[in-house]
Amino acid sequence: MTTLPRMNPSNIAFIGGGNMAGALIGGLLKSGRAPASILVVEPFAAQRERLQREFGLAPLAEAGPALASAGIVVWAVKPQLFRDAAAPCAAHVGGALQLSVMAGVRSDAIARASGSQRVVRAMPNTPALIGRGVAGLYARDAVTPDERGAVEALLAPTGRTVWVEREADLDAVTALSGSGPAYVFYVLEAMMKAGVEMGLPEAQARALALATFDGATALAEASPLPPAELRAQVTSKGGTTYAAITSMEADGVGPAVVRAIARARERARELGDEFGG
Ligand SMILES: NC(=O)C1=CN([C@@H]2O[C@H](COP(=O)(O)OP(=O)(O)OC[C@H]3O[C@@H](n4cnc5c(N)ncnc54)[C@H](OP(=O)(O)O)[C@@H]3O)[C@@H](O)[C@H]2O)C=CC1
Ligand SMILES: O=C(O)[C@@H]1CCC=N1
Repeated sequence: MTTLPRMNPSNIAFIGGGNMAGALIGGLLKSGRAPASILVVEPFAAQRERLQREFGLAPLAEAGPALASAGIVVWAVKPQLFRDAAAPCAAHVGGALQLSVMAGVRSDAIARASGSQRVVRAMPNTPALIGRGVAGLYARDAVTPDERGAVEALLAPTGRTVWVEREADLDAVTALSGSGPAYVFYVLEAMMKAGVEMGLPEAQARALALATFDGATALAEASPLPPAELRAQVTSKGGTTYAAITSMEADGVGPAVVRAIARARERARELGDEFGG
């Protein structure tokens, strides 16, 4: 078991040590944070071993008094498991700033379950693992400017942050950038498949598709032009891009993406409704 001082505001406790916690912990360690200042509660033995192997942490199998040493408690379990995970933690975490990365679970529900009104909700995404993530943030009124700063500092190694004023907007952030890497990977998979089906070696198809994403997003960021105009610049009259985009439009790809993201937001709202608040 990790031995932590009784209360050290710079200690951080993670409830749940899965993918998202791993991405955040990886960023924290890369930025120079000491492993001993990070506590993790993770019931799954294989996951604990991974955290030990990859990060040199000593995760706990269940909640205990050591949690009271944390100045920030990060909620990183699946929303459906939040209530079960919170029950044994509540006695130990009420004095801490609560930072939740759970999709949908509203700050009222977190305040009730943790006994702390000082709740920040963050919606990060998995590129956090390599310091290229983006996280939407929302703070309840009880959170001080210094505490907002502490959350920004905690997330800084994982990429960018954007504060939203209305908690409901986090559902849109979840749908757009939280789930967003999966949409990019989906298109990437399809582009690579197309390359292979046209006879390119898989490694070449992968390299070409990845470099295209990288270059196109960097160009979109650097250019004052909107994406529609950048697309027009690629599209020679009667040429190959025109043929491809016409095919995509006939298949309704654009509206399908918009509908899919709206569906993700609806799911974030449903998750919130399940937990109340
Ligand atoms: N993945 C992503 O891209 C993003 C995820 N999120 C949010 O992050 C949260 C975590 O998602 P993700 O990391 O993908 O999920 P994972 O399933 O990878 O991680 C959750 C971890 O919590 C553990 N756990 C389960 N019950 C408890 C408990 N009672 N106490 C402590 N730990 C417990 C799980 O263990 P076990 O495996 O044994 O169940 C699992 O290892 C979710 O709420 C999700 O909405 C937010 C933004 C992006
Ligand atoms: O799929 C999910 O529910 C989580 C939230 C955003 C990304 N993954």
